[in-house]
Amino acid sequence: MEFAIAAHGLQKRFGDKLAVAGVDLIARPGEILGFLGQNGAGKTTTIRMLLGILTPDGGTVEVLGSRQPLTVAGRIGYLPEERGLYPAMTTRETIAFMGALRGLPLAEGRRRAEALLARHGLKAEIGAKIRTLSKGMAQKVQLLGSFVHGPDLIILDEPFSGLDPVNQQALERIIAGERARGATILFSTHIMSHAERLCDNLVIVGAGRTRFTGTVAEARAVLPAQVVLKTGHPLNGPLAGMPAASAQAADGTYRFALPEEGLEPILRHLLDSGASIREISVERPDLHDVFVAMVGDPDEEDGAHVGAPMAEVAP
Ligand SMILES: Nc1ncnc2c1ncn2[C@@H]1O[C@H](COP(=O)(O)OP(=O)(O)OP(=O)(O)O)[C@@H](O)[C@H]1O
Repeated sequence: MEFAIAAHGLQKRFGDKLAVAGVDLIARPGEILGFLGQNGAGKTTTIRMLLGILTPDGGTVEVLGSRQPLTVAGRIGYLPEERGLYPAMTTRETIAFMGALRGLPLAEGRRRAEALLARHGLKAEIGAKIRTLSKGMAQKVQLLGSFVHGPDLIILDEPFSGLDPVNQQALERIIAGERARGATILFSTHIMSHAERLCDNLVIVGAGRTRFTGTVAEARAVLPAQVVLKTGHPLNGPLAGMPAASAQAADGTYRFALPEEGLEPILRHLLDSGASIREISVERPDLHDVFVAMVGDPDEEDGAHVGAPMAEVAP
């Protein structure tokens, strides 16, 4: 099997609204794929089409070698964006029940549930009812239940939301552990740091379309590195060949894109002109910067699009 997921030109319409207007998404077996986009970008709708919960209005989907994802549901694990468990069920029964829905015998599910709960810091809660758990604990139980049957493909919709930093870190370890077992993992998020640490590849969507496909390093290479220069006193005239350097902050800091020739010509010019260099450094853009440039700030409620050029990197 060449691809765990291969989706091309996916579209979904709700009434007048084209919620997904053209999403291409490839996940290779054994990789962690980050599915990034602002609120409302179309991630959940796309995920539901990948799972066969929604039928696409356009495009094609192939999941674990099948064009009918529901026929391979037993090999898929899914954490939906809406969390919901039965409050009166115990953690053990919840996980076993979720496994049973995907074809795992209940007795085996209970055994695995106990092992998973113990391994992931919930040993004392094995017999506890869901209603007695904190929100983060309940979310962890739902996550463990989503892969108790040992699926080949795990799809997690916003798995980090609602978790404190310690549990977010624990979740990162769980995801990495499932990948080490051989599973392919797709998770959606608008928190870039998780994607930056975990993902082999990224798909960034904006307004229902794929804007970028590639590795984290390829994404970061979309934006130029920035030179940050602090001088003891203002420079005399513009820095040679660096028009942007005239944009000087009040504290004597100059910022401009690192030129193709690198730092050496700038340094030579500065030294020749007797400038007093206090600090000079090169800042590489992080994934958050790239995301903002491509689709807007994920922290902004209105999801404003900043209109920067889009980049496409072939998978
Ligand atoms: N069942 C539905 N009926 C009508 N519109 C819908 C429906 N589901 C989603 N939409 C709309 O489709 C667009 C994409 O929604 P979707 O939930 O896929 O985005 P998302 O990227 O998952 O966002 P979030 O990060 O906020 O969950 C939104 O404008 C949303 O309002």
